Amino acid sequence: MSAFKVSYRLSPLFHDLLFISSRSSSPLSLLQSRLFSAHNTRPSSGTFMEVVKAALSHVYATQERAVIRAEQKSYGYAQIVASAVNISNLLHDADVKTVNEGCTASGSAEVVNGSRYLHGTRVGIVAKPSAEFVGAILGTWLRGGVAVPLAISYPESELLHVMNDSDVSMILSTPEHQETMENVAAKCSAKVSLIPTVTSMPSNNMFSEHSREEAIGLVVELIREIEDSCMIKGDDPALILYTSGTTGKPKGVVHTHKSIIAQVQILSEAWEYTNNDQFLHCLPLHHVHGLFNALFAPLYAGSVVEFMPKFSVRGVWQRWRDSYPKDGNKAADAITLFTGVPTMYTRLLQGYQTMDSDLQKACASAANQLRLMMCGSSALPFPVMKQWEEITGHRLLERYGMTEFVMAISNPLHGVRKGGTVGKPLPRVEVKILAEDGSEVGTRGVGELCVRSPSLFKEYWKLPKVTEESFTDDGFFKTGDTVTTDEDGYYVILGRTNADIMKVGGYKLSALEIEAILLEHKAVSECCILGLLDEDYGEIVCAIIAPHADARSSAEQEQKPAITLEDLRSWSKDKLAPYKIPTKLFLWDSLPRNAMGKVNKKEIKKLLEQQP
Ligand SMILES: Nc1ncnc2c1ncn2[C@@H]1O[C@H](COP(=O)(O)OP(=O)(O)OP(=O)(O)O)[C@@H](O)[C@H]1O
Repeated sequence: MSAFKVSYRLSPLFHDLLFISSRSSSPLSLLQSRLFSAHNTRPSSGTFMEVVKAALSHVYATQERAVIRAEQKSYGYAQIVASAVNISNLLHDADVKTVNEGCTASGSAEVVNGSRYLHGTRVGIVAKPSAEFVGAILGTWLRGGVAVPLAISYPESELLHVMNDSDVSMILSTPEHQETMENVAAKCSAKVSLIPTVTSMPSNNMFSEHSREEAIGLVVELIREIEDSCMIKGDDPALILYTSGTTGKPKGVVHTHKSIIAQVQILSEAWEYTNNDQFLHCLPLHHVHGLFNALFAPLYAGSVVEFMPKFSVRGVWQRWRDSYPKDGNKAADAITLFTGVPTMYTRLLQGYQTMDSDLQKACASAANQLRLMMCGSSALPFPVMKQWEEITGHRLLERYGMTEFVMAISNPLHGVRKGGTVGKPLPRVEVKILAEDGSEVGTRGVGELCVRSPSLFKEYWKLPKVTEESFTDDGFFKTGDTVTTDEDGYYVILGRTNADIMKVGGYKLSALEIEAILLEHKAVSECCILGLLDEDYGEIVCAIIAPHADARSSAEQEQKPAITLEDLRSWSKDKLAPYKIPTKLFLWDSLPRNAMGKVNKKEIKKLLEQQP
């Protein structure tokens, strides 16, 4: 049985079409013309069907090949589609409670041609980065559901918060998380279903022509059925992502089919993702960086995504070396693109320092041959950027994004990438900087960044007032980030207004600016600056520093701290204005970071202010 002969009960119409398609061996060209006639005669649906169509066009352009790789297995479009249809059938049969409270999508579960559509019902997805995760997302969308990717690393209390808040009716889980999910689900009356294992590609990575036709025929008819039924519209919610909660309680951010498709188009255009690209994906999938930049946009562009579910310094260097074994040599499955958060690059650099010189040479040469390396989610420290460039020859492309609009500002693919900046607005993205009184600040002024983009989210889940307050009258989203621009119009992120902007004796200071300077100190490995309440100054500048391991061990031998406040202050004297120099210092072994490498300053601040 071929991989995609699943039980097709999406609708009787669909069943018939598939039955015909699986019996017939119509030439590929016939199916191709059916697809492209659909392209030609129909307006864009504005749904994720556009992603599927784009993916399909790559199947025509190239031999069928892997689109997802994970754990030494490869999966083509056929297997992913088969998995999505399987999940869709599963949701159809599971008697899922259709809950529309809080959802602005109209109506309730609807039966069309004998098929039941979920119409906005939330489906939680718990799976490590894998073909199963991708199948579960697509399958939820095929059935008209809203996907809620759940963090596998969340403690039970946070999982419960997200599941209760989003009112998840069904959880799709892989067996390794089944027990935990059943326990949690019991507390919020959701059902748990196992995601069927996705069949991997034959070992020669090739389908028979017949199998390929079947797969394509299946997708073409699926697209037609969904578009004809009009059950899924561009404005319908498709995804709820929870913010990290670094500035408050995590909020559910609702993205629509339209905002998702707009974003994947913007990203693949700006960074020129193509079907020659192969991503090494090491990010969690419940945040926009891992989900959009490194999964949806590559899928749209026909790139291959290879999951490394747990980031490993040794594994990443090894994978790059395997891709480019010798200068000028390139493996067929060579990685061409990498994107990560700043702490990943810091750790890769630390790993590099421990290698012998032959290995260092091989690693640097291999890394140099990737097409593009990107960084974001928090500020990229300048020393890390500089050292990375010295070793690999890559000037990291730093960009700025947020759960609410995914990516908005980026350094250029071609052109000057400036350290300490996030570049300029992406195509079709408008930005403005507003002063506290709501007036627009002039060139090089400081204020709140506001963003208007086709990729903007629809609303905060069940928080209409917060949603309303987050937008200006002319539809710009107020980011809560304080920014400015440099002499070339590149945007500089000064930090979260309510966590990174400190008010010290009448001055407004950027914690990120001070962190960037202190990270240049040779004993400083990690640094977090925050304002602590003070009777005289309003706030004082407090530094929490994790010293480098070697600084720590030599200090231990000498029985003194790796760095003292006095050292730090005297070193900072000619680098920072006097009022920016920290007046309090804590030395910690490391900084507590979330899955995206972010430090929750609000929590640390609370902790420190409670101390006597
Ligand atoms: N390149 C960058 N440089 C500096 N800061 C960045 C960069 N990219 C993203 N950020 C920061 O990350 C924030 C967006 O992250 P996300 O949407 O995950 O929110 P969060 O701050 O982690 O969580 P919450 O919204 O719950 O407080 C941005 O508002 C900005 O402060």
